[in-house]
Amino acid sequence: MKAAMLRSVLRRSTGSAAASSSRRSFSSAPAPERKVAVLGAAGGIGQPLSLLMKLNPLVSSLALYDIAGTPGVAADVSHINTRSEVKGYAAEEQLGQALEGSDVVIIPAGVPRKPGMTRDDLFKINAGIVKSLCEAIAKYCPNALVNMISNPVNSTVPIAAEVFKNKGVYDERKLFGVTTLDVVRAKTFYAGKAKVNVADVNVPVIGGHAGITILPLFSQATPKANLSDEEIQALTKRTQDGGTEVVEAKAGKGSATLSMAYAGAIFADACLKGLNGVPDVVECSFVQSTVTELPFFASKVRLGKNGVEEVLGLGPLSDYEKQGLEALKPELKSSIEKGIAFVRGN
Ligand SMILES: NC(=O)c1ccc[n+]([C@@H]2O[C@H](COP(=O)([O-])OP(=O)(O)OC[C@H]3O[C@@H](n4cnc5c(N)ncnc54)[C@H](O)[C@@H]3O)[C@@H](O)[C@H]2O)c1
Ligand SMILES: O=C(O)C[C@H](O)C(=O)O
Repeated sequence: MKAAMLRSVLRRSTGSAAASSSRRSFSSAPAPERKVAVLGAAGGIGQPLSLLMKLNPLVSSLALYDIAGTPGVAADVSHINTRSEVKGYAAEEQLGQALEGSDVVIIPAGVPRKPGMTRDDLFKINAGIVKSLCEAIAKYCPNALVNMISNPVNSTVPIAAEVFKNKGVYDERKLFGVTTLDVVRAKTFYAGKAKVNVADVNVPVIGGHAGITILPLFSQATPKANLSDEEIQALTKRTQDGGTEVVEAKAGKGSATLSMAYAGAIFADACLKGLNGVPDVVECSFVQSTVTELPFFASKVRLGKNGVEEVLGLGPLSDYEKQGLEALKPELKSSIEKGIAFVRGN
């Protein structure tokens, strides 16, 4: 959800009746009905993400599911006077109802890091959570676009793909690892260093979502700025370590939640726009890919009525980025294989 949209939602919910009815009389057809489900909705990410999805006028139905704490979050969010109807689903036997009819399913369910942990250390717990949620998605809403936030994304996306393949419902255009937070960070850090307006900044981030597998392409950043090699390297490292920076600052109380909710809301909004036929919706995401020899890879993706419409190429890379690309491949390959092996071995 871009800032302008948030402003327009707030204007709409607080503006005068006369003003809004005159706006309505000139507006085109209303946005189609769209159901979004958030799995893990009562968590650190889930709560602010549910709020942001409630503010999104493209959503008509919002299903909030968690194994703990859902009723309070759902009651709270449901009082906000925006378009969507909110329902909370609190127990595993309600997961099917939460998912049925969903167009987009966002998954921030699972445990977050503590200082000293890598994202891969979360695999043990989160792999099983993601696997069982994806089995339910395969059963109740196999056509939904799945936005995977749960870490380690480099493995949870391949886990989801394997589950969907086993169930005979895999469509590679509908499965996304959410890497938008890497883009959000790269934009913020670049704008600060280049002294340009952050609202104008674009930076693609490719690879995966962990440490050196996160590769921001500052050589393609716009607006252009004359940064030294040392400055580019420092920006790259800060983007790669952005998650750890937050984990350490939170000192045992979890990882990024608010910035992730913002990033997750941007990505889900892009998916909804694509489904609704808005042209030229492009975001970076970790998807099935032939852009490199790896079966999954994050790069710019054009979104459309069926999810991924086109996985875009990487564009020209600097020598530094070419080295970064080669360096990330072994780790990304082994994380992908670990996810696949988890499902095949289970
Ligand atoms: N992709 C990214 O960029 C990114 C960014 C930040 C965090 N994350 C990841 O997102 C995940 C969630 O982080 P958080 O800070 O919100 O954690 P959290 O512990 O605050 O919340 C997780 C929620 O998931 C729920 N949950 C656990 N098992 C569940 C299940 N089987 N079904 C439904 N809900 C379940 C919990 O009850 C809890 O409410 C972590 O794995 C974290 O590493 C990813
Ligand atoms: O760093 C984490 O563990 C959470 C998330 O992946 C992030 O990038 O903030």
